[in-house]
Amino acid sequence: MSSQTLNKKTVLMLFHNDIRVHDNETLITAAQLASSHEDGTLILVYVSFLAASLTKSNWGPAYCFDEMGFARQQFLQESLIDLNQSLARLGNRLLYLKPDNHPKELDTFKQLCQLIEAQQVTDICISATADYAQNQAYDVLQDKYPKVRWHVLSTATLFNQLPTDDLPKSFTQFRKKVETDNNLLEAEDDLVTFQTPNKLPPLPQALNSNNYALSIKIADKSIQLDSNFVGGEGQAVAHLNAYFESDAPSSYKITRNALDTWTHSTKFSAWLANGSLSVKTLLNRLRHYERDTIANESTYWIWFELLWREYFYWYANIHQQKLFLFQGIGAYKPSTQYHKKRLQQWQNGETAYPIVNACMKQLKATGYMSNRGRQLVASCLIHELGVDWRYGATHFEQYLIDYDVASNWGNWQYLAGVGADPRGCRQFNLDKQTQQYDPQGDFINKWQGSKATK
Ligand SMILES: Cc1cc2nc3c(=O)[nH]c(=O)nc-3n(C[C@H](O)[C@H](O)[C@H](O)COP(=O)(O)OP(=O)(O)OC[C@H]3O[C@@H](n4cnc5c(N)ncnc54)[C@H](O)[C@@H]3O)c2cc1C
Repeated sequence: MSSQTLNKKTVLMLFHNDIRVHDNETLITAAQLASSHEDGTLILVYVSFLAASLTKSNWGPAYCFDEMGFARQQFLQESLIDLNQSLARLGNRLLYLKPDNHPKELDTFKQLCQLIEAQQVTDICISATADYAQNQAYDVLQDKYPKVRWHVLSTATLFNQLPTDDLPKSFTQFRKKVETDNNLLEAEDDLVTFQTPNKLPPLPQALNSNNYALSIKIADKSIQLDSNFVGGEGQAVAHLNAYFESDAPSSYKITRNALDTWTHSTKFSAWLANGSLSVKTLLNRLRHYERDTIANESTYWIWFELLWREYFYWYANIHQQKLFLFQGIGAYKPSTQYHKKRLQQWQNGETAYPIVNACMKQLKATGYMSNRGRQLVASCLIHELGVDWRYGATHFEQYLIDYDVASNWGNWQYLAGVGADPRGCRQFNLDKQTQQYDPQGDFINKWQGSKATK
């Protein structure tokens, strides 16, 4: 290493599940590291398909899907455009590494390696994630560049580390322990969050950022039906304000099971999943709502659901690749199997169950499905159609705009009876559920109609 290199400070931050500038300790740390040194520079990167571009042997078995669904792709692109605009306002910009930046043989992992080497990166900052494949990619990078210093910060969860000694076997045990020892909803002080920096250190001069421009085309919005979801931190914060300025939080527990109404559940999941919204900022808003407006069973229940998200994050972190195994974290394989035709009928909303069909069409058209809908379609795939649950999880991975490795695979395992459910198996009576949640057939009519077939 030349003496010039030794004096340099070139910090690279890899965005992943932290696509925001508010309350982003990873960004703050990267900026501080770079500015701690005269002439320090900061490279801000989003790498698509980082984990996918490594061969399977690098991380063992993983479930892959062909292509992201339209709504999921669009939501991510909107999120990245918004991030780039925020970074530009702070004096830097986002470098976007995508598979077709270079000749085909240079996948995004190799592009990233080129960038690290050409810019003589000294430090890499990342946010902790429960995404197994992404962590495997980080491990490969660390082995490849042992002299680069790594900084891992916690930005995705309420707790910076597992809040219990061991992870309890069930959610209920976890919740009770957290509410006894670490009740953030009732704690005296708000959660500590980080201010957006006023200014960021610059990119290295020698780096031609045009090679990594965010050349994203946003497709025609009219194709995306009935969806209020727009990606990006600006939209996330606007939704946060609108939600807590409304009455909706005070009736959440009563309305949350609705299949199709925007205000009946919080709709924060998509922004939380890619990190456009900080979950700590969200909890602080909930605390203020309880203090200034009303605290009731419904407001408590929002915290309760956020604890599910927390539970599955730590569950994924602990169980690693077991999250993707047919037998899950247990010892026994279910009696279901791969069945091409039934799977296709389920995916296309062509089963014998109208409620399931409507939910599946809603998912394809909007990238969203209510929690109740997800439970019903999962139960149908597993129990009525006898299909291996992992194909359902993979389909959700492809289409859900709020796709999150831990919440998705953890919930699927739970419903398939191979995860954290002490009851072992959950089968829903689809006729009864239809009577209860769509008694007039409005939801089914809406999504079975011509709109839903696109
Ligand atoms: C089979 C299946 C797959 C799922 N896949 C995902 C996924 O990929 N990503 C995802 O974010 N959620 C997933 N969920 C959980 C849940 O369905 C969604 O978080 C919720 O429907 C999102 O809508 P909302 O923001 O209005 O939720 P709300 O009901 O308003 O809940 C508030 C927040 O709590 C969290 N939350 C609520 N329920 C759960 C839950 N069961 N597990 C984990 N977190 C929860 C979410 O962050 C949500 O935004 C899945 C559930 C099932 C049954």
